[in-house]
Amino acid sequence: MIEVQELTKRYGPTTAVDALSFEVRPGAVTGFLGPNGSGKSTTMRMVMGLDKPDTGWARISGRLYGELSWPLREVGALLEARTFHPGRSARAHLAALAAGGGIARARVDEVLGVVGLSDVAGRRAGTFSLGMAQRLGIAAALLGDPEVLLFDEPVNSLDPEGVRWIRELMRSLAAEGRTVLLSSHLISEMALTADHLVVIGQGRLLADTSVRELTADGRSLEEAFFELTSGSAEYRGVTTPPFPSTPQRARGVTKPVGAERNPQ
Ligand SMILES: Nc1ncnc2c1ncn2[C@@H]1O[C@H](COP(=O)(O)OP(=O)(O)OP(=O)(O)O)[C@@H](O)[C@H]1O
Repeated sequence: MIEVQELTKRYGPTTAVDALSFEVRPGAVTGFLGPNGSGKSTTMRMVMGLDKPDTGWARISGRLYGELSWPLREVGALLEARTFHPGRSARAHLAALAAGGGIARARVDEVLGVVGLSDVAGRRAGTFSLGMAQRLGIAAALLGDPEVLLFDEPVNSLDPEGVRWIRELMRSLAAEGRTVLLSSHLISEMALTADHLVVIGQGRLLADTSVRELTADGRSLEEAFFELTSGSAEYRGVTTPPFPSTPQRARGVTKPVGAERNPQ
């Protein structure tokens, strides 16, 4: 269980998280949604003790992160990819984490297998593609077999097979009774993966509800999301460009206009 109570974080004049309260319960995937800059990563960082709240608190299984005896065995998180030494192999990176976290060395090869990196475990992690780095970050989160898991945009840069794998992994972790908090901008993916949703905008809670309830009136999750966040998106481009589309653009020609005037 994750409990967030009246959590507030300011960076200078910006209130990134504003008196935010919600709970994430075990046995379900809870999606964490909000427009760009709405405070999702800041909230997750505070849960993981990486940022200090100005007011309020976040507890994991009843305790602040700093009070956990063996943090990696109680909570796992993927907050950003590439948080490893580029010169170390994937296996050496996980082995170092295991040694520091009081985790059996045998878990290293287990989690490498779970994320599909066994064949490249000896390769320097700095040579990994973004998708492979993301998988290594997920392996690190799973290493201590924790009850509570947080994933910030885990499907970023994964190919379709990877996206489906993440969906099934999240669902199986929840089916084992774990607490899973998952942020993603891919709403269609969230509709397939999450049971419950916490939606925020400008650091404030907009909805704390089940996917089923939010879409009960026949709306898609995307429509419900846009309606909820319409007043709080900081960045939203126009969908009809204010310039006329030229016949060239309409045909999908991407060569800059005028390029043909100076043939080489
Ligand atoms: N270290 C920092 N210093 C200053 N401002 C910050 C810092 N971290 C976050 N912010 C600001 O806090 C607000 C919330 O940012 P945050 O990254 O938590 O949002 P987010 O919902 O995760 O966004 P995105 O979906 O784009 O990843 C933004 O206005 C951001 O610019």
